[in-house]
Amino acid sequence: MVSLQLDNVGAAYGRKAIVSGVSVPAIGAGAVVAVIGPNAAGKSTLFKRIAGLVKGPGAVRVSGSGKGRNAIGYMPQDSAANAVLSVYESLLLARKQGSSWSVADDDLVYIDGVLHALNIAELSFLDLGVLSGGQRQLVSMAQALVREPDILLMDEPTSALDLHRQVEVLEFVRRQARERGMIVMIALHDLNQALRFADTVLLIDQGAMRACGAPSAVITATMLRQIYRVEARIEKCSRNLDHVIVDTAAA
Ligand SMILES: Nc1ncnc2c1ncn2[C@@H]1O[C@H](COP(=O)(O)OP(=O)(O)OP(=O)(O)O)[C@@H](O)[C@H]1O
Repeated sequence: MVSLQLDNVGAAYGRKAIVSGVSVPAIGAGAVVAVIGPNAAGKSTLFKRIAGLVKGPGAVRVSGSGKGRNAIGYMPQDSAANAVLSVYESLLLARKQGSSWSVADDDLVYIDGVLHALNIAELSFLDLGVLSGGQRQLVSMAQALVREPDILLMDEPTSALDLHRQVEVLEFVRRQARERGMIVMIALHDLNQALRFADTVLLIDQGAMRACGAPSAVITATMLRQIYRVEARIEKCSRNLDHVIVDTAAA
């Protein structure tokens, strides 16, 4: 079973340190961790550091994965459209990247499964360049999922999706985490999604970790005032789930 631990992790672009001192005790297989924080807090940079795309101090420790360099999958915030490929071709390419180029029936079945689970099978033979923003985001998610990573980093994966799609994909991703023992780290601005879907919330502000724990312990009115600068309440919805209600910007 895979596990992920962050020991005093930092990240820098060139000599400019952006993130420092992020330590998270071992995250176990099947867990969903929401990474929250204001704009420019360093969430994307932390993801890039964990994915090995930027350098920095500290250690990202992955254990229990037999996939080597393919253990970690990364879905970036913005994915550039490449008009030369169809959606299906891009998924095939994503699935075979880093392995042998021969395509087996299993590969095709797996890709079909992801296309149907994300409800985008009808896009299969469209060029990437003609997709809407939301469709592009779903395809980018599919590209990450078909690689079957043990750890999946998703950077604001629902920011371009309508309400139905948001719930549908977050439920699917959490199901995948539970069934496949995958660890999912997901950067979110919608704190209600973090409350609803995450097991753990990691709060980043100004490049530093401010809290890491159960969603309702991290997302509090005090935190929202101090870090997000809003006056807000956490109330129970009719399903008895915690819900953030923002009243006004804090003075
Ligand atoms: N390639 C880069 N070179 C230098 N600085 C960068 C680079 N990319 C991002 N930064 C800076 O790093 C800081 C953190 O950016 P990052 O994208 O990690 O924040 P974020 O928390 O993901 O923000 P958002 O919620 O707005 O997407 C910002 O000040 C940004 O300007």
